[in-house]
Amino acid sequence: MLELRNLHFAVDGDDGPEGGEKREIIRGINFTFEKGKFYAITGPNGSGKTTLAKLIMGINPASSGSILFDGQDITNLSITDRAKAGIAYSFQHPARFKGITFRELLNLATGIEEEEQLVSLLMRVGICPLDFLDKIVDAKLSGGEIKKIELATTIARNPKLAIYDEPDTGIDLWTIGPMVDLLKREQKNYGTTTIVVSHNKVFLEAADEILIINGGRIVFKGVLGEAMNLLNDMSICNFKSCCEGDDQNARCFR
Ligand SMILES: Nc1ncnc2c1ncn2[C@@H]1O[C@H](COP(=O)(O)OP(=O)(O)OP(=O)(O)O)[C@@H](O)[C@H]1O
Repeated sequence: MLELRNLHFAVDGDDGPEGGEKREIIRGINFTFEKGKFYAITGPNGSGKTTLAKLIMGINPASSGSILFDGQDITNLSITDRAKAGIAYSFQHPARFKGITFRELLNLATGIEEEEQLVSLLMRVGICPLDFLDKIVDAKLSGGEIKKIELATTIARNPKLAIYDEPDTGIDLWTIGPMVDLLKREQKNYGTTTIVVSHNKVFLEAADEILIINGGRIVFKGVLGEAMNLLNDMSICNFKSCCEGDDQNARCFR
């Protein structure tokens, strides 16, 4: 349903007399996501996961390569046209809007105005309608509240492909389990192809397939059991060359 063909993304470097050479962040990714499956993308900080997710949504323009969605080449389509085609994206750091309520946001995303439908939508995504519907989606919301609203708004669009960038950022311990259950339920009930960018093992456990990205390349694709060796391997750490070496205490948090 989603095919990435030799996908590259490069940005201008910031060193050198004329702005430096291009820096390649995504380096030739080839992968086909199958309809209705749940994928987790993980990898070290700065390895290119969010960049890849944004390439799929069209937030980043591909430098070269192509993206096919349901057989259609969407490489040059705008974000809006990709959204119309059925792709939804949930940001790691969602935008906040002064003066706009969650009700209005849902209305913009889905066209639904009727109270009963809005309430049943929120029940479906496990959010208390009484508490949330008239909240203003501004800077006063807590980190967890805005993430719940972002997730609900993504699901409410009934996308064919839902991309969640670190959905558990700021989410309390009691909500992460139900959040995983919710995304699995959406996958099962609506056939939503789901891509979650995450460092959290609960999402890796929930996934049908895991991709590990490092240095802008896919270094592993497969099931969690087979990924464990690589996930436990310090050599995948991007900062290994800065530390004191394998036999010393690297003094990092891992
Ligand atoms: N538009 C851009 N211009 C310059 N550098 C960029 C741009 N987009 C991403 N980068 C850089 O590319 C690298 C990968 O970023 P990305 O956000 O994809 O990492 P990530 O794997 O999602 O990391 P994390 O786990 O920390 O969220 C980072 O070094 C980032 O600074």
